[in-house]
Amino acid sequence: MGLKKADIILTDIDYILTMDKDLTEYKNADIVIKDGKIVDIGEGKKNEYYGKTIVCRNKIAIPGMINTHTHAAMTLLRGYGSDNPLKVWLEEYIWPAEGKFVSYEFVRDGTEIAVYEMLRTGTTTFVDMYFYENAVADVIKKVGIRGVLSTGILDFPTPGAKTPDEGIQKTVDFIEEYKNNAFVIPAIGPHAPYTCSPDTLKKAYSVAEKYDVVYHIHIAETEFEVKTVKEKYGKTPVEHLDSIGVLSERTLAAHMVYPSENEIDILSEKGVKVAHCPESNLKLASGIAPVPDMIQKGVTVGIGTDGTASNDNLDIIGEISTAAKLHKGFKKDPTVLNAKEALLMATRWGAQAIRMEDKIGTIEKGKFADIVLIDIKDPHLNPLYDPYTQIVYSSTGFDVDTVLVGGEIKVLNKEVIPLDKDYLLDKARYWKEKVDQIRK
Ligand SMILES: CSC[C@H]1O[C@@H](n2cnc3c(O)ncnc32)[C@H](O)[C@@H]1O
Ligand SMILES: [Zn+2]
Repeated sequence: MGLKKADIILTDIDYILTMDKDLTEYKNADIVIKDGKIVDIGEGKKNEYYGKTIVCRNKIAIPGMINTHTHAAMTLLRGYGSDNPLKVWLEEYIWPAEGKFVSYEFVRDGTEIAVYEMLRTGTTTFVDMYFYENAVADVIKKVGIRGVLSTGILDFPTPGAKTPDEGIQKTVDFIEEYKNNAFVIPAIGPHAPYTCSPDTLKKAYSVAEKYDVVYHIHIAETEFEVKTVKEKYGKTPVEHLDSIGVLSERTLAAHMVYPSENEIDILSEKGVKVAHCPESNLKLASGIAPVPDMIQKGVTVGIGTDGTASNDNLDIIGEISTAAKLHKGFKKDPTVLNAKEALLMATRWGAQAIRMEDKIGTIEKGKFADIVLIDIKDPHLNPLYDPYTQIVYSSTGFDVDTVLVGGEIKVLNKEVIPLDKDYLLDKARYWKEKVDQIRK
């Protein structure tokens, strides 16, 4: 029989962790890619196809990872205002700096730095909420990564919009511009129940419904938020949002540190998804989200880093490692959030959180070829008894060797191909000098 044509054949992969519903694994096997999608997987597949071949000995393949909550451009504020509570950090450091500097150029440069780090550490899709999302979209078009992008909508003037209505209109225009794009995926981003009125939250929700996009919002991040919302509306955040009708399967709730038992039931019934951001919650001392309880009640939980000013990195492997250990320690139960579940948060569950499970999140035929290869030829990853535990507990994102997005090679031999490192370092220096002036 004649050989079939492929674009790329990844051969001799030590382990392929598909993360599909049966958690199918392959050993010493191949992945075949054509037209940006996975067309075949398995042992000996390399003998059935011809095309560009990449030999992947000493590698583990996993699906491209998904960061379900970040503010990418905040790389330019990495470490700024550290070691302060969320309220002080936002009101005294971050918002003044954003008010002064955030512009198309700031967001473009900050996002390029973020995208470099994300690709380098194996993230192929990120969910963003910030300002000037047109700049984020331009970076995505230049580099080739997937982004679910929302302009942050607040009831007070922001760098991108004077009023919430302007923010909502910008979002509608953005949705119109990018509908049906496989890389720039528009969403709507009302900031939080303590910064948006019920009217703003509802208007934003009608846009989410009309255009069928993700409704991305911070919810129940701190005790301060719970207290504020209770004082203002007589209800806790999830109950309040439920009462105004903005909770559904399209709602993606970042943080969810303080849901009550009843609120977890609401999340489960309404199909609300959660973006768990453990490192940001720890760094800002916000608290520990009851992730095992939410998962047990059927809530889909993805993983997020939040922005790098509150983390302070975009390494998703580091984030799931923190999550897996944090919840074991908190519950005093080592079986809680095992390595497979931790990796699911970064892959299939993350895809479900953004309603893209038919396209990304697993290595399966027909899915986009968003694939990460982790280099295991290093003493710190050997001996290797179990590939899942090795990834979650022993590796970091910097063990990622190769990354493909839509079948295109973005990282090879640990080099990020579409971006220039020295250029990014210059940009980081340029903006630091400006931001430093604020407190002088
Ligand atoms: C509306 S766009 C993003 C907006 O949110 C700010 N922000 C960053 N991290 C957090 C967080 O953990 N909780 C609340 N708000 C956050 C960011 O600085 C922008 O102003
Ligand atoms: Zn956030």
